[in-house]
Parts: sequence; structure tokens; C-alpha cells
Amino acid sequence: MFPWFAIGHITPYIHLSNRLAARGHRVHFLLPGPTTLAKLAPLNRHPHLITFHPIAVPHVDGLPRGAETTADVPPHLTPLLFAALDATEDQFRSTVSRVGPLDVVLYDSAMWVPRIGRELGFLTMTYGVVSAAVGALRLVPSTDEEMARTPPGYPPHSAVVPRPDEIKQSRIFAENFGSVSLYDRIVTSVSGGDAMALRTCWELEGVFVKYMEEQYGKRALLTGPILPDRDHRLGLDEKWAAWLSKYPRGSVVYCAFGSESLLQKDQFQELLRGFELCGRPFLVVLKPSEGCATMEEGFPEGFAERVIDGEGGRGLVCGGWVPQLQILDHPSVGCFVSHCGFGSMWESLLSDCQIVLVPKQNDQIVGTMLMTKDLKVGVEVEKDEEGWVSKEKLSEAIEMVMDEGSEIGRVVRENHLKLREVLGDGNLQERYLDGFVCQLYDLLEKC
Ligand SMILES: O=c1ccn([C@@H]2O[C@H](COP(=O)(O)OP(=O)(O)O[C@H]3O[C@H](CO)[C@@H](O)[C@H](O)[C@H]3O)[C@@H](O)[C@H]2O)c(=O)[nH]1
Repeated sequence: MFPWFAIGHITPYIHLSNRLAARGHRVHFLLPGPTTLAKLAPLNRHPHLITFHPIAVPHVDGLPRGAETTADVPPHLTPLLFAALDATEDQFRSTVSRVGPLDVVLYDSAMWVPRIGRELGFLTMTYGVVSAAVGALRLVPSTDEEMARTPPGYPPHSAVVPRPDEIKQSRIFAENFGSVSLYDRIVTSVSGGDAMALRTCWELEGVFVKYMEEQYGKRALLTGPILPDRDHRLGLDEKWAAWLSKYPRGSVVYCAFGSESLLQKDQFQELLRGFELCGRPFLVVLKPSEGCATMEEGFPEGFAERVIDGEGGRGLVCGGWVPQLQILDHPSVGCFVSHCGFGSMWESLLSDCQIVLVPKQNDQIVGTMLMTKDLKVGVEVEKDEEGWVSKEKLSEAIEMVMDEGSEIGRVVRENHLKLREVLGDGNLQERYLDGFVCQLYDLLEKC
């Protein structure tokens, strides 16, 4: 396993490794170290079968010292992290040579992995952990489509289509990420592999997966959602459990925007004012806003006195890492305000929470269209001309799904419940994994 240096990518690769190890397979896992390794090592449930190999992220001019993943750098420095990834080719080669022989390497952004695979004799395939919908809309190997139109042959009935903010964000694919554009990097990575694996399932994204198979001329091996089983999750710290348990069932609004999102101070403040305005207990987990050393420095005036110290401590705002899955599982949590990163999207789908979405990046906007327009399981907060949400719109969206009398709230709850029954069926994940492993054996036999 050799995922891109981002927590949202490394984590699902570890979950997949756990599932494979549970079937007796041996996994070697390359990830940045020492900090990221220390943070994620507890997720390894089969240390006798899964070996972590820390990669020293090479220094590249302009990259902060010690930066290992996208969580450690502001978004505009991400290209430098890609340059650092490319500079790990020798470390990758020596590690896979040392631990080999290998059957298959799963990777996502290191586009040179297939070349080394052909030299050393192992299969290679990208493991895509971002939605197939974004792959279909933006990353099929064609260069001449207009940004404002869906590409030729695109699934005709989907409401996941280009829209202004998504088009604006999609310009990122043309930007240089390391030595090549992000578009070329992803297309080269996918095209170079022997097949492509995707973290999704036919029930959710079947039309997009088929479209990608046609466009790339490659078989897609689906792993299903790949979340840790409930009984294998780490426990919830007493401090969270105690605070959450103060509130009635389904009443707390939880907000988190993944491991990368960095808000400007005014965006951060408006968001907090929205939670204050909606009047419900809330737990917000974000990074300190841009330019602020602490969370408190970014708070709106008088905010801490009013809702953190006052009102019985109705609000909790945290700048660190929280166990998101366990928080979503807590009976008091009833609403998840999310950025719709692909990991959080799955976690929201498999939770009992009502879903409110505030996407920023391209794939989050695509995921949001999938969730709100195709699947109709949540609502999106309307943004203003500046591209951000107002406190009133945020509060309205939360009420729209949380208020008992709301028709929209009823519809999304029903749709969500139906989908969760399909996706949450314990056998679904096992079936996908069995199929995935069989397809891997098939490919290996043919080589
Ligand atoms: O305090 C926290 C914050 C996050 N998480 C977990 O970290 C993961 C975050 O992943 P995701 O929701 O995908 O968000 P990002 O970290 O923002 O993910 C990046 O990678 C994703 C692909 O997985 C993309 O879809 C996103 O746009 C991109 O920002 C999830 O499993 C969360 O449960 C925690 O456990 N605790």
C-alpha cells in the first residue's frame, strides 16, 4: 500500500489492509513518518500481518520542515508535497525490493509505481478513495470537453453536473502538482495500472463506475465503503462521552471539515455564529482559522462567554483530533455538518445523523451534489456571492433537517434510512471484499 500523503487517503488504505489481513493476507504499508505513523499506527489491528514502513518525506524548498501530509501544509503548498512524494521513488524501490516478492501494489498519486512494478514483477493498481462521481465528471482521459458540459457519454440521468463553484474549483486539475498537472498525474496513475480499485459500491455509484471503466478501458475492482466495524472502533474518551451525554438523544449538532480544511477568520466566525444562532448544543472540530495560533483567537467577540462558558456550556469548539466515528455513533448526536470529504461522506451515510453539507473543494462539491440531488439524503447550505455560508443560512439548513415538523427533514431522513439499510447490511462489506480478493487472484493468474 502506498497512498498519497493525506490522512483522508492513508486512513482508508489502513482500513482496507485490516480487512485483507483478516483474510490472512500479508500487507506492507508505506506511509510518512515519524509523526503520521505514530498517529495512525493504532488503527492497525493485525500488526503481525501488516507492517508499516515509514517514509522520510524529503525536504523540498518551501515545504515547512517536518511536513508529512496535507494536514501539515496550507493548500497552496500541496504541490510541494507532490514534489516530495516524487522524490521518494528510491525509498519506495528499496523498500519493495527488500520486502518482496510482492503480488500487487495499490497506490494513488505516485504515477511512477507502474513502471517499477513492470521492472520488479508485481501488479499495480490505483486505489481511488475519492468518489467515482468526481472521477467520471473531471478525470476521464479526454482533454477536449468543455468544462461547463458533462463529458460525452456521461450518465444522462445524474444531477451531478458542472456548476459554477465546482467549475471554479476544478481549475485545480490544470495546475501544476509537482512536475505535472493534477489531471495528468491522476490520469497517468490510473492508466498505468493493471486495473483500478475504487472505494465505493455499485449501489451508490454504479453509473459512474461503469462510465470510468469505459473511459479508461480498465476493469474496476470495488472494495465497498471500507469503514472499521463498530466493535473494532477505539473507545470514546470520557471527556467527550460526558459532555455528549448531558444532552437528549439526537439533539447535538456535530461539525467537522476533515483533516485539511483551513477557514479564513471571517468564515470561521460566521460559522460559529450560525451554531450560536441555531440554539442547539453543538460540537465543532476545526483547525484554528487562518493566521490564528489558537481556536480562541478566532472566536467572534463575546462568543466564549455566551455559549462556551454560558448557556450551560452548550457549545464545544475543539482544535485537535477527535474520534469522529465514535462521536457520530453517540446517541446524543443527531446532525452532522460536514465538508463532504469522501471519508466523512461514507461515515455520514452509515450514521443515524441528519446530514448538512458545506463543501469547499471540487470533490466535496461533487459529493454534495450526489448526496443532495441524486440520493436526496441531506441538504446543502446555500452560499453567498463570496462563496461562503452566512450564519442565517447555516442555522436554517440545520433547522430544515432537525425540526420535527420539517417536510424536507422527513424526506431526507427516510431516504437516508433506506440507503443505510442497504449499505449498512453487514454482509455487503464482506461480499465486496470477497469479490475484490477473487478479482485480484484472477488478475494474478492471467499475468
Ligand atoms: O478530528 C477528526 C477529523 C477527521 N477524522 C477522520 O479523518 C477522516 C477525514 O477524511 P475525509 O472526510 O475524507 O476528509 P479530508 O481529511 O478533508 O480528506 C481529503 O481526502 C478526501 C478523500 O478521502 C477528499 O474527499 C477530501 O476532499 C480531502 O480534503 C475521516 O475518516 C474522519 O473520520 C477524525 O477521526 N477526527
